[in-house]
Amino acid sequence: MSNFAERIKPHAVITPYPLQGHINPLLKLAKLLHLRGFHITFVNTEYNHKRLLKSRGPKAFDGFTDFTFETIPDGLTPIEGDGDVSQDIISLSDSIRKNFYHPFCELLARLKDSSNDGHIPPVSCLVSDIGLTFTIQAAEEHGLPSVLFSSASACSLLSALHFRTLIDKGVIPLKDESYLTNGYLDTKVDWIPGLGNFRLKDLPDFIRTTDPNDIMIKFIIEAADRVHEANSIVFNTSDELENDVINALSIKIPSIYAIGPLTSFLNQSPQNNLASIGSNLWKEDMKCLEWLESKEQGSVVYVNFGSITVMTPDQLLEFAWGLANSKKPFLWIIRPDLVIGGSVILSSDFVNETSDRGVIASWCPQEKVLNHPSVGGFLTHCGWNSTMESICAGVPMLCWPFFAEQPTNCRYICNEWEIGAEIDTNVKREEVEKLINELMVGDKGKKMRQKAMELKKKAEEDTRPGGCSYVNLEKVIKEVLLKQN
Ligand SMILES: O=c1ccn([C@@H]2O[C@H](COP(=O)(O)OP(=O)(O)O[C@H]3O[C@H](CO)[C@@H](O)[C@H](O)[C@H]3O)[C@@H](O)[C@H]2O)c(=O)[nH]1
Repeated sequence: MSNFAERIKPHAVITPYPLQGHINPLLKLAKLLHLRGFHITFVNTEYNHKRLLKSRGPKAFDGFTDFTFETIPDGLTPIEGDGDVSQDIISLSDSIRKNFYHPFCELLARLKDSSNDGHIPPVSCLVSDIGLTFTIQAAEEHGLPSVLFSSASACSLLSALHFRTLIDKGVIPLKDESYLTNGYLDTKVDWIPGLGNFRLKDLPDFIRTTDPNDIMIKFIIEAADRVHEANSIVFNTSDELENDVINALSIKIPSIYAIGPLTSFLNQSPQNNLASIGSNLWKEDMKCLEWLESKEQGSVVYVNFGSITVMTPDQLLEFAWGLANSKKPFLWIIRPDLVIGGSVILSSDFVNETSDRGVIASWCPQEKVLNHPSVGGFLTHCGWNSTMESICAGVPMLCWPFFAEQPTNCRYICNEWEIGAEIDTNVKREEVEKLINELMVGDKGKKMRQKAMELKKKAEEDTRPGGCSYVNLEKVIKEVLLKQN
């Protein structure tokens, strides 16, 4: 008979960085840990929790056994007008540095009281976004094992770990704005082991600053310094997808685990009642799926720039006419805040030209869309989740990286994995039209589709029992999360 201590469930407090692209993968990891017997407390900001209740319904998070939701304030001052400061990554990163630690510790104290009253098992470990390094200190103070989770590629962390050297070498800050266009960004970065033939322009675009006091650079360097203190770091990638980088990182940080792609992992896990817990902050338009039903297999271009990208009205028009002139069916997600300066006005010419083959919605269930047989290509901003989700669906990509580590992901998609093609930053309709045609019906697209299908199969193997990511998840649970301090 097992003793009492063995029967108490382990309890993981899981905290994402408060943005869509970070909440989604951590919720997946939370579900995987729940399936392995963990009690889960999932921590959103108050603001995001309200948005989730609005998009998913007031009772969407009630009544799940051993899976509860808690909130902490984000410390942001709302801005006047329609602007959403919670989407402003610089304000958010600054507020995290200054305001998150104390409310988080108060939450841990509240959870301790609840467990003393016997309502929940005592907290036994922390799993937090890699941008929330203050949780390392909280874990130490409470004597808890902790894991940092990167929702981005392993390559982006490897790059971030070298930001200090980039400053020492005089690469950042850039001397002046002309360095952005004078070819300087084509300079090879051949001194970072694991990065192959990278150029400066393939590194996270935070390096493209002329400000010696740039807040994002400070935030990243601070976080990069602190990650060494974490018990371990977990990535939504696989040893197969980023082999050289994982090897290079393992030398710098011995305790890293690649456990992705989480999409594939969860798709292959037994479904339980948690499948209904979703994390989309915007309300999903389910009609897109009905529309996809009416289209031929592999014929639709799916266009989505994620949750943060913004573009000028001119850029929107170039994409619009590129899509229209390609004559291919398309599903285009235009968030209400996608276009800088307000509402989207697409001319009646465009509407008349595309009404028989194009659909526009403001948000969709992306993974269902990508896995729909009608979808043949994905025009994306190269967020890491979109990249992983596209691979897990075997769909090749057209890349228009916008910011952060998206140029790095684009480099992988186009050069390392050869499952995509890049659209110039200065987007032009002729190029969009040409690349869509190549992707959807050309020989290049055919090869990319084959390679994407190969990667999908690899992802499935990696996340099946015995696969590298499956083994790594078992290891991180046993070696870190269940370790008694
Ligand atoms: O209509 C939509 C649009 C998006 N999504 C989901 O929202 C997430 C978007 O994530 P991602 O593709 O990574 O893009 P961002 O929202 O831009 O993500 C941020 O976070 C990522 C993870 O750190 C980074 O890779 C990106 O650069 C950063 O912008 C994905 O899970 C999508 O499936 C939907 O479900 N429906």
